[in-house]
Amino acid sequence: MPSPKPVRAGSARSSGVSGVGGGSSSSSSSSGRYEFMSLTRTPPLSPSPSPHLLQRQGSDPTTARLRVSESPSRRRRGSASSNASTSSTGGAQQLPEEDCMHLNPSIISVALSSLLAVDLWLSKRLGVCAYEEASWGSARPLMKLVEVSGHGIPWLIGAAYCLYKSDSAAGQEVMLNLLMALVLDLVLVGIVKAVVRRRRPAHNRMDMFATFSVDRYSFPSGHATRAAMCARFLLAHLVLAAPLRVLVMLWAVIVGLSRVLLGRHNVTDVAFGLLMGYCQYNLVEALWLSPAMLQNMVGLE
Ligand SMILES: CC(C)=CCC/C(C)=C/CC/C(C)=C/COP(=O)(O)O
Repeated sequence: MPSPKPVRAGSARSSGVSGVGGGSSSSSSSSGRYEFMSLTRTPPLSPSPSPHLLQRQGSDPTTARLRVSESPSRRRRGSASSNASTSSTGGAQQLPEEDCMHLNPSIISVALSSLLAVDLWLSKRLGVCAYEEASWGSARPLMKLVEVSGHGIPWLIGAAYCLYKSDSAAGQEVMLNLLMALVLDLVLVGIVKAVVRRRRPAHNRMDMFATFSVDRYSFPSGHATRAAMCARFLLAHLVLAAPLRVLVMLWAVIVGLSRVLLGRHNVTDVAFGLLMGYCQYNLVEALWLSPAMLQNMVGLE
């Protein structure tokens, strides 16, 4: 008569053996003899999975991490595995592996969640012109004026008008490229908005004029990209006195800030928008339409 073998945790064999030797098998108890169980046979499932195990699988990773870091489960593991070997099968033996999966602390995801939480909180606090009754609601008309100054339509009309009125080849070249930059900006912002699909803040009133369907999304701020790109464009191609240069930069910052104050955007939408607009200018430079191309396209001189 084979004697019951000691159970070794983590071994596939152990579940089969424990099911026979240590599992108070009916055949052993009824006949008083131990029987061999086929080692290739799947060990019988525990009739009711341990609630502890179910909870672990359904719980969120943070909870699991906390639980592991608290250590009681680790401290218990020794006794748990020995208990499991007598009362349950392989499930309990997989606990350490599960813990490893939950214990995969992604610093980036934690940092991102924290940043988003701060972003939402700060944006809500800064949305002081989001509606007339808000704390700075009286400044809302002024903020909406700033909004118009960064809107796509006045910029497109303005650039087209300057192109039409310009009587120098250099001026026409600059204005045509500004038009191209504005269209490029609309396309790129539209693509990013459609991909990211971040909703606008809950406190925003959707009362903007002339919007595309993607403009129900807030990331990135189209006004911020346009302001940053146009500011760089103007500073690079217009000969401006120092105070005017400062004014242009200030305007871009105020347009960005006004998006948050109006409750249109979260802070990160604007920050990313300003950065994206700044980088977009590099693309405009790379795609710059030369006078020769301009002659072919517009048919001037
Ligand atoms: C000629 C033509 C099709 C012009 C379209 C210009 C237009 C509708 C631009 C949209 C501007 C806008 C409301 C952007 C949204 O800005 P956010 O800062 O709220 O993202």
